[in-house]
Amino acid sequence: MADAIQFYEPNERYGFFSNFSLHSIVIDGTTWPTVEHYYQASKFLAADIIARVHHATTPEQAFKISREYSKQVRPDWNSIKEAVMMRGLRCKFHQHHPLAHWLVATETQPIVEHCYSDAYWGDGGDGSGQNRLGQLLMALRDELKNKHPYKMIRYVDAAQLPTQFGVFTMHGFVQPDNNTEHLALTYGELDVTKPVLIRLHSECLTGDALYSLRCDCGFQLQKALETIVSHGSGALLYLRQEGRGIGLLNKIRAYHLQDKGADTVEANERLGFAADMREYHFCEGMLHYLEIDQVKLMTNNPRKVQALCIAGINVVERVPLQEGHNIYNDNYLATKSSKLRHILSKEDGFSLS
Ligand SMILES: Nc1nc2c(ncn2[C@@H]2O[C@H](COP(=O)(O)OP(=O)(O)OP(=O)(O)O)[C@@H](O)[C@H]2O)c(=O)[nH]1
Ligand SMILES: [Zn+2]
Repeated sequence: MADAIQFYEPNERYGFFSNFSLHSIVIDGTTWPTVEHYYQASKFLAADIIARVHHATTPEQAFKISREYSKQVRPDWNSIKEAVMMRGLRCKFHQHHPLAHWLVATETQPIVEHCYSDAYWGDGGDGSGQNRLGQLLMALRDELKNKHPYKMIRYVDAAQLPTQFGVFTMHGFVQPDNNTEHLALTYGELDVTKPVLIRLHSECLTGDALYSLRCDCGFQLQKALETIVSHGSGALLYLRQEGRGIGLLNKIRAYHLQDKGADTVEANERLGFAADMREYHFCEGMLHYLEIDQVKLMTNNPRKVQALCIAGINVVERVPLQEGHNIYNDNYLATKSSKLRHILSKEDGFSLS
């Protein structure tokens, strides 16, 4: 199989598929150190054997202990083992969000446990085996990819992004329905047991990359990245929503109308657009991948707070992000404050006329 994904050792690139990968699972209130512990213990009815396997220090140990009691395997094991395995896999991928996104990201590639010593769960080393573990993983992938949130946004890949502020990890996503690409930049170890400092930053080529003074975006982007680094950890979701969702060329048309006296809302409306065309629903899937469900959100825009609340994210605090006010964007900011309900204070000395 040309593009098949072969896995076996937990520490290899696709090692997270292995039942020996160190991902604990909770089933009926019991925590199992790995799927292997759960699977091997499920072979037995005797509580003392189950306990010995359960408390094995490693998945390899759990496997070995189970072998010692091969004569005491429950009589119906062959008829239930696939259901047991699938239950363990479902828990593993549902309880560890990145794993589920990584599984869906393999799209239609065949998944094969490349194992010389196992011709049932593995491929037998030469492809003659049944690869039942690979089959169950592919069946689970088919289940997940048609479910929320994988339907609305797909994780694709990640890479390091060294910046002048610090080294971030860049996670790439795509919306399957319109192929729009988005990024999440993460910094440090995200402690998701506490509110994570994040920013939802809408793409603004002129502000973010061309040093425009017409808006505050570039200043906000820099301040947000600096703040995340000085905080020690956080995430910036970089959303491809140029022009508040109308695109770069329409933003230039809107700017042209503003050069003639329209404000940023009137310009959009004269072009036939709403004042703000952005949607944020797919952020839920990006935060699901990052396992973030409570945040401190750097924004002046109440719509972003509302959008995350609708997505079920607990916005514990709004962190103001008022940067780069100057003579060229004073009217723009004043309009955002008066017409788009942005929360802007006059503390930075400008009139916000
Ligand atoms: N259509 C249009 N879009 C603009 C204009 N100025 C900035 N933008 C876009 O607005 C988006 C940035 O949104 P802002 O309103 O600056 O701020 P916000 O992101 O809504 O709120 P904050 O989180 O507080 O920054 C980017 O997509 C910019 O390209 C404009 O005059 N017209
Ligand atoms: Zn901008």
